[in-house]
Amino acid sequence: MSFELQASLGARNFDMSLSLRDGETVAILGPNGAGKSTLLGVIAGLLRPDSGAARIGDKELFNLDGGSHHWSPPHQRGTALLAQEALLFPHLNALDNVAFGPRSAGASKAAAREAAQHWLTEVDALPLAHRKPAQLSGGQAQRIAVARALAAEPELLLLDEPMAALDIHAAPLLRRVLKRVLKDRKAIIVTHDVLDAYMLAHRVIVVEKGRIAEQGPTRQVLERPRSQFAAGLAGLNLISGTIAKDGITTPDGQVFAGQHDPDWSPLPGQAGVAAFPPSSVSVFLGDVHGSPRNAFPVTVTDLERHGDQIRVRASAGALAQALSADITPAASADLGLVPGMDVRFVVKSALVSVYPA
Ligand SMILES: Nc1ncnc2c1ncn2[C@@H]1O[C@H](COP(=O)(O)OP(=O)(O)OP(=O)(O)O)[C@@H](O)[C@H]1O
Repeated sequence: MSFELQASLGARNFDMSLSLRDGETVAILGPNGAGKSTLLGVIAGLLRPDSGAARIGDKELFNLDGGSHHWSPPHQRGTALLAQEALLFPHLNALDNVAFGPRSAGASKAAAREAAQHWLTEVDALPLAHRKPAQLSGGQAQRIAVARALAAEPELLLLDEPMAALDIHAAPLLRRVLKRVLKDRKAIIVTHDVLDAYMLAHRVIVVEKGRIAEQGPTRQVLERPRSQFAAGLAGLNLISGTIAKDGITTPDGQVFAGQHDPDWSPLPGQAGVAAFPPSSVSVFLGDVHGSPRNAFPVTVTDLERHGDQIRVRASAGALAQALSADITPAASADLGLVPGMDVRFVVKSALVSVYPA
């Protein structure tokens, strides 16, 4: 059964449509305030959109279009929402927390306990069955919360940054558990971490300002980004423009040279992007001699240690965006780089990938 949604919520400038196939996990990525939690809230039934409709297979979650409005309450949607914090019932032990859903759905005490034991085993937490939430670490509590969500047998699992509140040692274990339990399950996971997207999601949806900015198979979005946000996650610089013979033409009319995808026959004038890593950018003072291509003036905004390199961030006024270069500390010192300085960025065209926007 597939999931389909279209919803608008004017007060939050939110308007999105999306669908999930059976067994598909989708990662939602986007900057703060982009609408990621709003999306989950609308699906879970915690937020009522102004208009739209959502269904899982034949089951309508809501339908606010047309004459007769339908609105299912959260507990009748077949969805389960897992938040950043585990939010377990503090007075119940882990087993009873997990058994709560099946019990509320009418299972006998014995059947609910059996289901709870099964799901605790699935999340590697059976030995914790008799602990109260106060006796659990953050990572353990979150695994119990996953078991509790799954014990309700949801058709669609919603995860709102489940790893965000965990320390770096607990996150890998929960990620492994999620990889196992999300297999063949419909799930939407909101995350800030590309590792979650790579490990858990078939598809990535990038949201910005309440809208879908780009979407596609995880590797495609993260290795061939089309939005500034996805490019930032991928650690790439991105320049938008229209396709030219040997690269793209930027909005200010400059030709930016790069390598076209060999399996792509672009139409002249088609929208395209040029992506290149900070390591392909050199920094010069004054005019650049030799090949004038891919050299443009920028103003340094920020210098930051990045591994054994210095990441030079700069704003390219003509391109109206931020770009980064990675250079050695010695080169940075020789150039005397400081924020506010006007320099030139020169990009090796052999390391620039050009593809459709
Ligand atoms: N309780 C609220 N009342 C009114 N507006 C809200 C409320 N919560 C969020 N918003 C607004 O709705 C928009 C979307 O916010 P949302 O929390 O969905 O973003 P997000 O992508 O989940 O952000 P984050 O990554 O910071 O959690 C933002 O403009 C935000 O200011």
